[in-house]
Amino acid sequence: GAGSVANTPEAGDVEYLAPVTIGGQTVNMDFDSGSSDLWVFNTQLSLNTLSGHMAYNPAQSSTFQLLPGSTFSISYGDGSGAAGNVGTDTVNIGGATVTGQAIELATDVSTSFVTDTQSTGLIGLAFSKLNTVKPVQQKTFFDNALATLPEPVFTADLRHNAAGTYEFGAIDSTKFSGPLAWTPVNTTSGFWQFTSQAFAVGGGAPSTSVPGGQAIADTGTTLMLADQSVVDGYYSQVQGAVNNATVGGVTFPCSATLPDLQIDVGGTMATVRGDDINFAPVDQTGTTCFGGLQATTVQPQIYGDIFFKSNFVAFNGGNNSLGVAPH
Ligand SMILES: Cc1ccc(-c2noc([C@H]3C[C@@H](O)CN3)n2)cc1F
Repeated sequence: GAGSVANTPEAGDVEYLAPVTIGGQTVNMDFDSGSSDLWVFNTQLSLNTLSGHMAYNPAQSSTFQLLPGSTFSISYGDGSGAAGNVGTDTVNIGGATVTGQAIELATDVSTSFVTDTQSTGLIGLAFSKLNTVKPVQQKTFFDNALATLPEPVFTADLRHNAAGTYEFGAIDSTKFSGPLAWTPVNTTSGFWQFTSQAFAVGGGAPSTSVPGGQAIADTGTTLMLADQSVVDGYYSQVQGAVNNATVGGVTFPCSATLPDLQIDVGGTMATVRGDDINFAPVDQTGTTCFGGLQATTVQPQIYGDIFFKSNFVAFNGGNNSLGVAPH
């Protein structure tokens, strides 16, 4: 059946956590449509590493089975990572259930995961070809669930400083306004990748072509990382915006009024609210603010939580497409 869970933004909307029940144990996890491993803090880790975290205890699960000789090792866009061994267990997310789901048990995690005490790990929702388990690659929860879900979809409803929803198997049309605009996804890279070739600022004339013209929908990335041409075009309309090498990106006066950004998603222009592009102050006085839109020099562009806070997104694993609508 379908499953629906509330998600909760960590402070500053840095990441969004939601409850996952593994072998009867419910832990909060970071749902990441930009990777394909489900890994957890667990009782193999040292007490120092586990301090403050929830942990999955395979010994307490009557349905856990080790996958002898299987290992995983994953690194994320920011250089963080985790590695360990692997088993299977029953996973239930708000009622959507998979038996025999690969559960990757970290025996090593990088510092930023240790300090992120509200998160018990990640649940990857990109395509299974990116899964790092060896010698036999494993499937994501969504891939395993596809055949049994009422509809082959999951949806992300992420909000600024407020609870949202992750749903599997159904599209709740009360969560967005207007029709969903559907775009085909190119699964070659293993990401939810689509064409994004134009932008406009504050309802102005659309740009022509954005170099590379590809983007991925990535709930696990906090910001929106776009081509330099988009970033320059947008912040040219923001008084006092500067590229601030000290803090590592574009900043502007917190008092600035930020225009909306219109961005191409497979031929339909989606809107990112200006308010959501004012990400956070960089100083104690709240004078200088850091932009939620920043540049990436690599392709594809990465549309993270800043994009999702203005747009409800449906991920269709049945026909490999994305549906987007304002919310
Ligand atoms: C501490 C920590 C670090 C990184 C991440 C992280 N999760 O998803 C992603 C993006 C980037 C790409 O790797 C796939 N999706 N990054 C989460 C964390 F809690």
